[in-house]
Amino acid sequence: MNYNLSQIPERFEKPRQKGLTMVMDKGLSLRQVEDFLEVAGSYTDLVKLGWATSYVTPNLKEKLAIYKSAGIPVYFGGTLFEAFYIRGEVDEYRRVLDQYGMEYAEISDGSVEMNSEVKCEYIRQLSQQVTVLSEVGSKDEAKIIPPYKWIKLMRMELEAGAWKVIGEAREGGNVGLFRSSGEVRQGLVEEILTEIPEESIIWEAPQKSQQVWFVKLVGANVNVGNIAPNEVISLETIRLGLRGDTFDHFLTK
Ligand SMILES: C=C(OP(=O)(O)O)C(=O)O
Ligand SMILES: O=S([O-])[O-]
Repeated sequence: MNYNLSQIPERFEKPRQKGLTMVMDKGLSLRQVEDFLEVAGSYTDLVKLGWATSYVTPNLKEKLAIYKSAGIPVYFGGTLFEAFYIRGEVDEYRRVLDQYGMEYAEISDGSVEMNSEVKCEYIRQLSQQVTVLSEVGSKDEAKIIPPYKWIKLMRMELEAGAWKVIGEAREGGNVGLFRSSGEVRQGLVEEILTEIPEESIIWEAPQKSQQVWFVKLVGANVNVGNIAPNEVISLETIRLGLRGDTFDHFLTK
């Protein structure tokens, strides 16, 4: 840090299991990636190339190489897996992961209907090849999954070999974990946390008010995702009680 300040919550060192910041890159240029890493690389644990943007993003190999040289794992959004799945081309998806030297992959069913056994079988298979993150929750705001089902799916997917389960919110933070207004489904999150260890979950929380809510509930070292590249420094101050929203939260005197 740039100077000393007392009563700052401790952040774990990278690589860490708790306190992860997953950033969504939805089409940064190579130069923007370099600028982003200069500012936020040390606070960023994972980068997701949002949904299927990797299909159209220019200079994909070069972009992956820049993240790799900064030691930051990158994966393609779960929607890309779903795009291959719906076409019956999951074997081809596995070849794409190989071709690009991917070490992480996301498996989700936010835009498709997929039986949970089938999803778990993909998690089992893919986790032989890469570290798997699996996402729970629909991208369809009309589809409200009750808490017991979130818990059941998260447990099954972790048992099938997922390294972390991700709670769906999309880029906007207005589905899945959240109501269409962006308000947290508090009862849902609290119930999930009674059954699933907090370090096993990454909560998609793109909006500032959502990040604040999770830091207050879980603590400075909550795992959050879908953070915009230019919000990482802001998030770090929220985690440390150095923005108005969490200013009093960590003070002991
Ligand atoms: C974040 C999104 O998708 P994915 O989880 O596939 O990256 C989205 O569609 O807003
Ligand atoms: O489960 S809730 O609080 O919508």
